[in-house]
Amino acid sequence: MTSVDAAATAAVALEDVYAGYGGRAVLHGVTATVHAGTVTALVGANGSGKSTLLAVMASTLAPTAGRVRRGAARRPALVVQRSAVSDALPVTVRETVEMGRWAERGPWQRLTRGDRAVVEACMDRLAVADLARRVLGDLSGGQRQRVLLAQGLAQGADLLLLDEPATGLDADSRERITAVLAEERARGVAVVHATHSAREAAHADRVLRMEDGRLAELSTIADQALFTADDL
Ligand SMILES: Nc1ncnc2c1ncn2[C@@H]1O[C@H](COP(=O)(O)OP(=O)(O)OP(=O)(O)O)[C@@H](O)[C@H]1O
Repeated sequence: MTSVDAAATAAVALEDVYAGYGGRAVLHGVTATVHAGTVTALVGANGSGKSTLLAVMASTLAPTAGRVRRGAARRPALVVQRSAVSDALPVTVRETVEMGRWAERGPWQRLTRGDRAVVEACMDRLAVADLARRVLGDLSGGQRQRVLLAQGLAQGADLLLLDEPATGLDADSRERITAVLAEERARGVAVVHATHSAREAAHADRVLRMEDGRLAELSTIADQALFTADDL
């Protein structure tokens, strides 16, 4: 397969991408291809550039050089770390998940019956349906994180990008999130998630390791012997 063909069948392909903030480069020449129906774990030390790479894949941050090509995937969804979302937002859990449907419907538009069914299903999948009427700011950190993931799922994206979706969650919630990511993969979604957990990375088809804004691919899952502790 030529690189052109590979990019065409990829959910997202980055070619020699540089990106950063305010003139300071964080990513230095990142080349990576993510295919539909796979789960990719993004690992690396704090500040190595994982969140920045996710933002470039989501097109919320433009590269300063290089190319980002979205082949098969038309619609990315980015679920940010819960610390990036204000506790003070006066919205309920249901409203938060409903916002996931705005990608299709447009902001503040009336949701269809189908949209509402998607919202209910996504709340059920993350076990937050019981919290539907609660205000986001009143929830525990773990509950809020699951709500944000439910919002991401509700977008019906074919490229699902998640920044440490299971960090700080209890064992049950972590398992649920691992199961949800596997379900998305089975539906053909390309999933990329940043993680500090070797246990979570072990469930991925592929592990990409960031080092000072550069990518070092671990060739096989067996290479995860490189992880000496659960937290990298
Ligand atoms: N919005 C921003 N403005 C300026 N600098 C930023 C911004 N976001 C990240 N950075 C800087 O970019 C570098 C990479 O950060 P990034 O958040 O991508 O790393 P990370 O691997 O996701 O880290 P962590 O594991 O701590 O979440 C860091 O030096 C960080 O300070």
